[in-house]
Amino acid sequence: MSTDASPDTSGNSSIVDDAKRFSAHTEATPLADDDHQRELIAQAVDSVRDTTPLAQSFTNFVTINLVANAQLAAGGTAAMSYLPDDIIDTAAIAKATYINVGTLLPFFKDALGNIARSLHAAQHPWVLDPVAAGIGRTRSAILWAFRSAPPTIVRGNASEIIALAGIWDLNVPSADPHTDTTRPAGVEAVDDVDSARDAAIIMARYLRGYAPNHRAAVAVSGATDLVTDGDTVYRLPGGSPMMTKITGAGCSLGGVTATYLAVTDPLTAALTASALYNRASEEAERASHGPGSFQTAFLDALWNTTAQTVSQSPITAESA
Ligand SMILES: Nc1ncnc2c1ncn2[C@@H]1O[C@H](COP(=O)(O)OP(=O)(O)O)[C@@H](O)[C@H]1O
Ligand SMILES: Cc1ncsc1CCOP(=O)(O)O
Ligand SMILES: [Mg+2]
Repeated sequence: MSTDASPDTSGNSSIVDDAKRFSAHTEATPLADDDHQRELIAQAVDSVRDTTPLAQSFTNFVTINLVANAQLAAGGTAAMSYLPDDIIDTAAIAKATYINVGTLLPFFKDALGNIARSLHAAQHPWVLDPVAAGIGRTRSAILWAFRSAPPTIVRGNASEIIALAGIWDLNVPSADPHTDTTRPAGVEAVDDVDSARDAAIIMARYLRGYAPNHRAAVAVSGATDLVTDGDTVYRLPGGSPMMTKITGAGCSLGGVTATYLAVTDPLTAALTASALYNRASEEAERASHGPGSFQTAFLDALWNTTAQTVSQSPITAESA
């Protein structure tokens, strides 16, 4: 990775060339039971439980408690901070950082760009949740500032991924030129996961130009989650619609993704977090009788779901 703000695109074809490859993608096929990627997922689950890694967070005030509790329930540890110097210092001991722009304060506009540039210079892996991307000029200006010092993983719902690709001026071939791609979508998605497929692929290819070891991923959550490293598109079905009835399901998924990023590569981190969330939310739905007990049961299930269950989750793969 370069240590200034310039992308190192060696080994990557250009975004324009990449766009031509969209029409050639293969049919989705289930990952074999003995696929190496499943082994990496199981190792990530176990490694977090064995080593209790710290992933620090600069996250929104609505869901901060669920983010920390979910990271602990997955086996990691949490530390929340909003002081740029403190975050930059803590990055020396934390193995990954999570930034979530859900709630904004006046000082965030300068602070977040500075933090991102420091993390980039230190080659420190981090996850961005671009909550409500497209709402308001200040949020768009903050997200724009990440363009030249981008995260290792972007995790968002479909509308946020589409909006962020627009804010970053990524050349998404399927984007409708008559649609304002930065339209406000609130914190909830108004697009289905598949409509963010091209944006996710183009974004992953953009991120890896800046990423440690040229490895990056984009995760789009929804009824069937989509995860891509820019070459392969993975789909992870299942989970529970009850996840949309508690606040912080997506935010905490970003935090747990950062926990896994502390111990593994970006693609495996995003796949592991998505698969764990799907299995745990299914168990929580069975064990609960409304949003309150669902959240409690969900934390219990994050704790109890085995590495075997997570790694043997239904996953399909297709070329990007
Ligand atoms: N309809 C659904 N069915 C099953 N799981 C869902 C559904 N909608 C969201 N999820 C799950 O909820 C979690 C948060 O995703 P999402 O609601 O898209 O994020 P956000 O809260 O940021 O909008 C993910 O684990 C996702 O798989
Ligand atoms: C309601 C709300 N408002 C600002 S951030 C936030 C939480 C969003 O949480 P999630 O995206 O995980 O549903
Ligand atoms: Mg969200």
